[in-house]
Amino acid sequence: MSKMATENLEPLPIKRLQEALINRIAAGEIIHRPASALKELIENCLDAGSTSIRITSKEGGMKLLQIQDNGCGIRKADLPILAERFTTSKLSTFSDLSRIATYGFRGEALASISHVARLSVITKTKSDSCGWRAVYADGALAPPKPGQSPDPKPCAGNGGTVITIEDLFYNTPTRLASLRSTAEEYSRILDVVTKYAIHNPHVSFSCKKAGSTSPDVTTPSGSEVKQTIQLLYGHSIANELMHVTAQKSDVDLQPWEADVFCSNANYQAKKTIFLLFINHRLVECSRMKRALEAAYSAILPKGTFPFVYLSLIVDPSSVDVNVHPTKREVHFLNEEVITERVCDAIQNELGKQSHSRPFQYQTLLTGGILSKERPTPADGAKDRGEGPSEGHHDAPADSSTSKGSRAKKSMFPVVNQATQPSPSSDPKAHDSPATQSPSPLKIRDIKESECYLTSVLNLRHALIKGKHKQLTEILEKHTFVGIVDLQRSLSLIQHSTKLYLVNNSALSEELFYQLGLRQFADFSRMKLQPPPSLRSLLQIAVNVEPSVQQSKLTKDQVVDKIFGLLMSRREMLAEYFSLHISSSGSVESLPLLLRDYIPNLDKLPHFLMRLGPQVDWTSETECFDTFLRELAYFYTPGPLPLIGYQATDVDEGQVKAEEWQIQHVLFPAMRRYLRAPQSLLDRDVIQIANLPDLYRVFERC
Ligand SMILES: Nc1ncnc2c1ncn2[C@@H]1O[C@H](COP(=O)(O)OP(=O)(O)OP(=O)(O)O)[C@@H](O)[C@H]1O
Repeated sequence: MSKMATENLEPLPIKRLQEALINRIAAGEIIHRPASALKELIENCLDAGSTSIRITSKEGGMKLLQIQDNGCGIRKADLPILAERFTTSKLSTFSDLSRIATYGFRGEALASISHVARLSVITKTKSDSCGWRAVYADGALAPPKPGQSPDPKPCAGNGGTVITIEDLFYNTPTRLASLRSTAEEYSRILDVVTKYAIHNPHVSFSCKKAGSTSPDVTTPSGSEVKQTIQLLYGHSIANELMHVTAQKSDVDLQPWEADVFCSNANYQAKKTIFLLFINHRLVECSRMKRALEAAYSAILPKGTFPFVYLSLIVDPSSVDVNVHPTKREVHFLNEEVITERVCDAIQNELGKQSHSRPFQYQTLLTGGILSKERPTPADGAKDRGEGPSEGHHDAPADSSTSKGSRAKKSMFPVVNQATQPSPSSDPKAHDSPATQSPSPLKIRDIKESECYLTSVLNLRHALIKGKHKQLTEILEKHTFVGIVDLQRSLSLIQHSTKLYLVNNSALSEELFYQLGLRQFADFSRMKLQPPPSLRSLLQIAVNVEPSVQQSKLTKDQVVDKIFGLLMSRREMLAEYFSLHISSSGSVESLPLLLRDYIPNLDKLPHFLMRLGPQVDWTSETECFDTFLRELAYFYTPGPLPLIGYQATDVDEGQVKAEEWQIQHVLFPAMRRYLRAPQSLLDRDVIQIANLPDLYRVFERC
């Protein structure tokens, strides 16, 4: 209760508000700012069948906003009532509301504008021999100046309509004061134009500042959605666009269909760009936006967002367009179901398109490991793991290149899952040392996560302290010469005039460990679809693990023990490592260490099994350190299976895929992210030649 009211208990008289004031208040409900006036005007142009819409603005649209179209024009006879409230050519009965197909329907927009700005119209229909001009004030034709005839007056005019709004909110100073800078208002104007241009690619749009010769937005007529997105949002989005459609299924009662252009996993924006049109009306729907963001959260790094343009057509009778004066918010029947279906369709397409996610697990769980029909790099992840398997379970991988004390025998033949497709479908194209640099694949920035746990800070500090300066520089500035021996994991690199023989596995393992530490508690996730059962994976690994036979426990007891241990640490694993295990024991996602690299998922059971005995769960620092070491080991490209196979058994495409990713993904990532520790020297990086010495040898010959 206000002070005045408590002191003076006498009720104040109720007065009728002046009509002009009522109209201004009502107008303010519809016209918030120049951009909202423009939205109404663009919709009118589109309703009039225009194929060209030109917008001019001065001072962010506050001084002047002019919109010219080439539509059907307005009949001269209608001009006197054009700016009256509730005059429209689009709606005549209440039932029309339920099948409204045009943008406008209340006949309120022009009326509102005329109450808060100076409004003038020039229009010419096809049958008019000249144009007609009319000026409006407060919902009616402006009174003629003394000695002049009333509007409309004949004038020159092209076919179509020019609407001019000047001095917006000149008579409502508080509204005027609430507007932002002219620059911001203009950017809102551009935003509205951009969105309508994308939704109406057949219409040519242009928007410029008054006095400027070059428009800030311009699109041709007769274009297509994708081209328009490219034109207005740039190549970075257009190159990563997917086209997705979804429609009514048998169980839905009402018909609906969605047409979506949305970004794939390679595109990451700082905030979501969401263009939503429902029945061609630009609207906002925060529930839908949140659902889409959630659909993408599984594949985009934290803090990055997608681009989504969604055009939804629903039965007009199921939309309530009249819930909000600006018509920005619409409610429609079955909103949740439709949202879910659209999100599913997008996720499906992301799964198909993404080189990395989601994974199909059939092969793993049915025990098939090595398939001759394994995809080549160019096939991408589409067919990953789904080919007929030959199941050589009993062949352990060669461990001759293993490093450290860990038993590095994989119980599964290690076959690289096809990973990043090469720009050419023929990986040979990149084999020659002549093509080795620069790498065709751009390694993305991987930011160090913000983490204040002392344990993690200590581990990070240890990396910096243990860095061998010279070796790190060699790797940072190396030129990749070639793979010497894939089975033994050996490659040749050059730095300055020296040649080095390096152990791919050892370097990769260190790289992955460091990438793990770098992204601690902020990993992107690899979603597993369908999520495999943790227990089944452990069973697969334990069944073939020789050391289990020597243990006093039965295989089932070992599985139970590791299963219990991991389940009891579920929350920690999810929070710090993005290793999500559901309460029912399904492995839903794994941490993604390097976006363009997919670990060999045949090694997943082994990785999970090792987490039991190999991770030190008792102390925080040790736990994180050993977990990250195991994760790195899982990620390290393993040697191809030799024992039990003839060389001809090895899938050639697979070999090429592995070679390709070593050269084009792992070594470039080492250049950027590896702080080489002293321990790699001598054993894993060996200088084999100094070119000047070689030249001297040749000179002597
Ligand atoms: N650019 C245009 N070309 C042709 N006719 C137009 C144009 N702009 C407005 N009109 C005519 O003026 C009428 C009134 O327009 P107004 O914007 O006030 O209301 P509306 O579009 O019918 O409904 P709403 O208030 O919901 O937008 C329209 O119904 C249309 O017949």
